[in-house]
Amino acid sequence: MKKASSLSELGFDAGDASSGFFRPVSDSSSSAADGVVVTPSAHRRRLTKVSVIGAGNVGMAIAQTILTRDLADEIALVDALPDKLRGEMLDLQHAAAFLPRTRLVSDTDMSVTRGSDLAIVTAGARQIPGETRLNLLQRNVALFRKIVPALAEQSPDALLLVVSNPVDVLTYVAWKLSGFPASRVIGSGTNLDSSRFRFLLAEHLDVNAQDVQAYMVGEHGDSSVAVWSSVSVAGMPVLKSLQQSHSSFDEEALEGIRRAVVDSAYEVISLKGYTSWAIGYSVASLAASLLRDQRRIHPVSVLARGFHGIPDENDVFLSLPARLGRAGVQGVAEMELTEEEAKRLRRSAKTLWENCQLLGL
Ligand SMILES: NC(=O)C1=CN([C@@H]2O[C@H](COP(=O)(O)OP(=O)(O)OC[C@H]3O[C@@H](n4cnc5c(N)ncnc54)[C@H](O)[C@@H]3O)[C@@H](O)[C@H]2O)C=CC1
Ligand SMILES: CC(=O)C(=O)O
Repeated sequence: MKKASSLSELGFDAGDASSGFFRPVSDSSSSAADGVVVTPSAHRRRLTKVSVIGAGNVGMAIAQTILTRDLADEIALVDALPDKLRGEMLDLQHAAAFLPRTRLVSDTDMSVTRGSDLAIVTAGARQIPGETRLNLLQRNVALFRKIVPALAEQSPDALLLVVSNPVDVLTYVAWKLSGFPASRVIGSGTNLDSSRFRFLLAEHLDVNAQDVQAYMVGEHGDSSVAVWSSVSVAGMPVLKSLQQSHSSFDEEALEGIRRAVVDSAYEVISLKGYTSWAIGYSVASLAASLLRDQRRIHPVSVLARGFHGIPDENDVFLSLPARLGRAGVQGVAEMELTEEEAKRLRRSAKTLWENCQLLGL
């Protein structure tokens, strides 16, 4: 049953509601009646609009984190399930008294996203316990064929941020279907995996994870690459120090830690059915860097042809450290990799590119 959620839906005209409380200022020292009334001009600051497509576990974790971080003036939610969608919107609206002022709108129709600065796509199937991300490809590509062209039509100048899995291949799909330049199509990629890596190292070294510089690159998934050669804390190389203090810190141990990072998503999925909080914070940090033109470096999925020996003719998207700002991807760091790391990255690129080619886009 749909109930009214605003006073105007209950029949109260909002038109003059605030005039009973507020009187315009006058620039004359005499009374407002004979002075020049200065009517507040239309709001001049350009408002920031973020759309979240898919109001499931991940979409709602992202929306609520963006809300609490005050990153948008308006958030539009889209989902295929109207009741769930309205329920989620109302639940967030009811927190208005505790949050920065943000207009929340929702609809099953993509027109609600019109004029977005940033569109975040989280719609789609998720893994069941033990299932790989790549296994979701066919189901989610079919969905993207519906969602992405409609989104691009409503917001031709938006930044497009893909979160649905398999995120690297779907970022390629979104790039193809939107017709946007590659600088405006980004996948959340290994921003999350890198946080998991930093968390594990921070626990071991007993420091704050924010002070651990460490990147996972390549696929957001099984073939991701831990860039051990550049892991540092306070400018000190961590690998060398760990190898000096633990004789057992060999190749096998390094692979064990990389595998633990990869398996952490599988573990959360097997325990609670899905992952949500960490990806919510991860994507909100990307939204902040993009919308506030922060020029921060994040490992995200970008068009990677030509980097680290990835062939120029392979339009593969995978994660590399990228500088993010209001225009999107403003350059990819030419990070130094060991020959072994570069080889693993190319292997990851090959797996992803083979999946992209199957789509015939
Ligand atoms: N890139 C990353 O690091 C992560 C990606 N994910 C991925 O995010 C996606 C979503 O995961 P959850 O939110 O847990 O799933 P969920 O099942 O809770 O939510 C998916 C939502 O998409 C909606 N949807 C389906 N078709 C739609 C359409 N045509 N238009 C609009 N909405 C539509 C569904 O109604 C549902 O509410 C999955 O593909 C999952 O694998 C999840 C966690 C991390
Ligand atoms: C589900 C997923 O992609 C993650 O949590 O890493």
